[in-house]
Amino acid sequence: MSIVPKIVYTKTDEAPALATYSFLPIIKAFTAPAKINVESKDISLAARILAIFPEYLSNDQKIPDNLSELGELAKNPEANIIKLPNISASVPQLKAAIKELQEQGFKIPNYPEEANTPEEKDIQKRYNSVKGSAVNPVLREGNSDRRAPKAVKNFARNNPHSMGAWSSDSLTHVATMSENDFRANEKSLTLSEATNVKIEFTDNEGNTSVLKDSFPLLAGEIIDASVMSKKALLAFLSEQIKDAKENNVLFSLHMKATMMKVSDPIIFGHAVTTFFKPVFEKHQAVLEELGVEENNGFGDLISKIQALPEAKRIEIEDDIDACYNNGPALAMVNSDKGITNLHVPSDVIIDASMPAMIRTSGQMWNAKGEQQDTKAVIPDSSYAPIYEATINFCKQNGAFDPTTMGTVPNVGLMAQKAEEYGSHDKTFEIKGNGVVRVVDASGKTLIEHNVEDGDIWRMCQVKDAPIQDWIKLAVKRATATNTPAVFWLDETRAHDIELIKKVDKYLSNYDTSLLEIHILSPYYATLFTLDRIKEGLDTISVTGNVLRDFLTDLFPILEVGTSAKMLSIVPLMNGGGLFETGAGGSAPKHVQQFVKEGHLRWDSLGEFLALTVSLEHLGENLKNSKALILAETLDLATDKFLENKKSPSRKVYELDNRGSHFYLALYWAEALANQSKDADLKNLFTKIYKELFASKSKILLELNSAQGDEIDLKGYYLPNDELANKAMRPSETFNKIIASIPAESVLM
Ligand SMILES: NC(=O)C1=CN([C@@H]2O[C@H](COP(=O)(O)OP(=O)(O)OC[C@H]3O[C@@H](n4cnc5c(N)ncnc54)[C@H](OP(=O)(O)O)[C@@H]3O)[C@@H](O)[C@H]2O)C=CC1
Ligand SMILES: O=C(O)CCC(=O)C(=O)O
Ligand SMILES: [Mg+2]
Repeated sequence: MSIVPKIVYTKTDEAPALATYSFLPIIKAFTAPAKINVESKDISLAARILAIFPEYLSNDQKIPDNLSELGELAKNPEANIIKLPNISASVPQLKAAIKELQEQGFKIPNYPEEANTPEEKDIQKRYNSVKGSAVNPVLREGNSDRRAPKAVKNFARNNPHSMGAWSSDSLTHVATMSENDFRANEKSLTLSEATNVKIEFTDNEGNTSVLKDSFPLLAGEIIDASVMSKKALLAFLSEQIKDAKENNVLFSLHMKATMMKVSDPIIFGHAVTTFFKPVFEKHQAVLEELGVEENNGFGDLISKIQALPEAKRIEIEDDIDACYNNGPALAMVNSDKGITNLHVPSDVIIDASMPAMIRTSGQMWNAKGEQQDTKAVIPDSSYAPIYEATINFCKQNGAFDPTTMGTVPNVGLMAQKAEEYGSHDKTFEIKGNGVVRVVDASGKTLIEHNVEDGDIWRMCQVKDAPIQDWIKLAVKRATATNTPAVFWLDETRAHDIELIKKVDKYLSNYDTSLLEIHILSPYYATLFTLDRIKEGLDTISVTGNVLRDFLTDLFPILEVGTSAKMLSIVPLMNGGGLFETGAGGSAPKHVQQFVKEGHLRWDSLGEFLALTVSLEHLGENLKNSKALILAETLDLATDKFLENKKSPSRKVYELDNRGSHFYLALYWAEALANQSKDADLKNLFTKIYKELFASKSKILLELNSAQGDEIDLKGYYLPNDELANKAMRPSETFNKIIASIPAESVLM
């Protein structure tokens, strides 16, 4: 039996999952003649939850652990995975998903807020393994190469998105800590040889407890540890709340509570209790009794006080109103529904929220639904300066001009849970005063910090092999595009000092004489890059994991309006390919619109781009010439798709996600019909193209008639498969043509 080349297409959540119902059948049909088996793997939040509780489920409800399987696959040379954005669940999202699954008949346990018994501890541990950013770090066995393809950039130049004007007297600014934060307290070193380390806490009475048992570190690995002082954080937050009030700007907090699933919800919780301090102080006992968890956002308090007797509830609500009246205005997530920036930790996620604000004249929305200047609170000062620099730049130079601005591709260090984004299992909220130590196998203390009760201590790692691979990728991209590359590293920050030594060392392995390479701190790298971008010049940003995340939303959103249009390649270190779609998320508001009025405005351009490079990778690796032709023609189809503006519109009764997939199929079939490298594909797709073209009006009418009404998918986290399939494939005519593409040549 011949081997069937395989592409794994992930099934995720929300809008991208809905889009998959429509797009995957098209992909399967078009690739079948090249004997490519496109296999779907469900790694949605719902599937991940069900996979960890098999003993609670009946046999027909059980789901395999697809994510672990894919994690293993990512280490194999034959990996070819297309990864769509997925929910990185905050606790409120996790609980909502659990509730929905229980209502659908899955007898999974509740999420234990407090775990006391061994059984509860086990359940909590399992849930924590799917909480937050639990997918990407498992699959990312390589570093990242994200950029706007030429066609996307040209499209934005010719069809600029709206950009809110900036005024030099804008009051918007970034507020960040000046001392005692993660940046200030960081200590770092490079290991000369492999060892095991454990993390322990010794209190002031001399009692030692192990925070994390011994785990291995490799030679050449950089480790760093740091601590954010609770006292300093609380003082900073109080000061910023006061300052926002005095200066009449919105108070907004920008965190990454999903990726930084241990530290950032704690910081978020401190902002909630500081802002609503009188409520938490006066009603402490009641709120404790109700089990209010401030780390889950102010929304947790609001929902839990509904269970109180009316008089008590009204008393608390009056005190909440007093906080709103006496404090600064809060930035709103949804002014109509009264949802503030502090309601849910996953509503405002820094990588998307800061660029959205910068694109909107540096403003966010107040309770009246009006735009207002904003104080963007980013407590830790490690990366806040990049936004400060961008905001200052806009105040001086006005908004960026998408018709002329240059582009900023990113080469990001992320393989093997690099840096902060791999620190969850080594992050602790310290209970008591004392010292935290990282101790090696010989008993030697590698790093130590004095800590106080409530401080957040964390350790990060980055291995040498990923660093070497990252530098290689940076040189490759700089060489391929003849573009200056800037390593965003700060020679005054402990971790970066270690990394700079490696950059210097490994860069010397390459002939860089014709390349322009700089090492600049994030603040100066931003200014350097922005000066160039304004002149229409391109600059590669070569960054660590957090800046990879931040910059691949910041620049795309400014340059092309959204990060959904990014090409996002992860060359896996063992030779496989992981192709992420876009750089953005799963946009929950798109689903809300779809169920309300049957219009899905999700743009699958990121999926088209990812599929193209996935087919190219497969074609090259497995010498499958048909796959290469599919890639070339899909590229042409995507260009035409952009030229003819067939991306989904935002409004009901206009072209939506499904209609955009029809056009992609039409243009792909056309390009396959027009090529002459492969006669089989030409003959087959000439017929398909003719049929699609002849039925165009009918298909568009069928697709359009499906819009306007409410759609019941009988589930948000786990929609009913049949209903979703029906809703996303409403054109019988289109479905028939797709089904007519012969699939028998593929072994399933
Ligand atoms: N790679 C991954 O798996 C990622 C997952 N996430 C997850 O996504 C969720 C939402 O995150 P959030 O930070 O709000 O960011 P999103 O990137 O989902 O959303 C920001 C905004 O960008 C626009 N947008 C993003 N993608 C598309 C698309 N394909 N088509 C059209 N518009 C798009 C939408 O704005 P508008 O409609 O106004 O144009 C959207 O509201 C969270 O659960 C988060 O954990 C987030 C980032 C990456
Ligand atoms: O995994 C996540 O939670 C988000 C990932 C993300 O934002 C990114 O990689 O750009
Ligand atoms: Mg991101």
